[in-house]
Amino acid sequence: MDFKEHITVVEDYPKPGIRFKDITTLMQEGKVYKQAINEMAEFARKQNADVIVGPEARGFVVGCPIAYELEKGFVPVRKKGKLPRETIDADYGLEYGSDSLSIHKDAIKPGQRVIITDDLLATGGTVKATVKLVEELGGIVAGLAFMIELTYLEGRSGLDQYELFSLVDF
Ligand SMILES: O=P(O)(O)OC[C@H]1O[C@H](OP(=O)(O)OP(=O)(O)O)[C@H](O)[C@@H]1O
Ligand SMILES: Nc1ncnc2[nH]cnc12
Repeated sequence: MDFKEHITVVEDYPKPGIRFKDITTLMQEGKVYKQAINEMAEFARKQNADVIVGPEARGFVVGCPIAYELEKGFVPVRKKGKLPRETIDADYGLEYGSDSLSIHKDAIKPGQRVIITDDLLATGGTVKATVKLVEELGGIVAGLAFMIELTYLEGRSGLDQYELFSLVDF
C-alpha cells in the first residue's frame, strides 16, 4: 500500500520553512490506518515486545492501536506536568522548539522489552528523550517504530544500537 499518498504535506506549519507531515488524512481512511498499524504491530511482534510506549500526542495515535492488536500494555509518555503520580523527566529539542517529557516511575518493570512508537521521526529529540526515560527505569528498548521518517534531518544518527522501523520516508 502507498501510505505516502495519504499523508498531507502542509507548507510553513507551525513555522515558516517547516513542511508539516499531516497524518490526519491517512487516519481518516479506515483501511489505510489499519494497514499502517498492522505493519507497525508486525514489527513490534517480531521484536517480542512486552509493552508499547508512545509520546504525547501523536505517539498515542499509533501506539495504542498497536498495543491493542498485540494485547500488550501501553505506557504514555507525556509533556511535563500532565501525569498525576511520581514521574521521571527528560528535556529534549525538536524541529520547531523544545520541551520536557515525563513517564510514571512505576510504568516499566526492569527487563521488560519496550517498543517505542510515534507518528514521525524528525530530529530524533523526542524519541531519544523517550529512550532515556525507558532505560532509566530499567526497560530494554527492543525497537523504535514510526509511520514517517524525515531522512534529511538524520534523526537516526545516535540510534544505531536500536532496531528502527519506518513505513514511509520523506
Ligand atoms: O524527532 P523530533 O524532532 O523530536 O520530532 C518528532 C516529534 O514531533 C511531533 O510531536 P510534537 O512534539 O509536535 O507533539 P504532538 O504529538 O503533541 O503534536 C511528532 O509527533 C514527534 O513526536
Ligand atoms: N515536519 C514535521 N511534520 C510533522 N510533525 C513533525 N514533528 C517534527 N517535525 C515535524
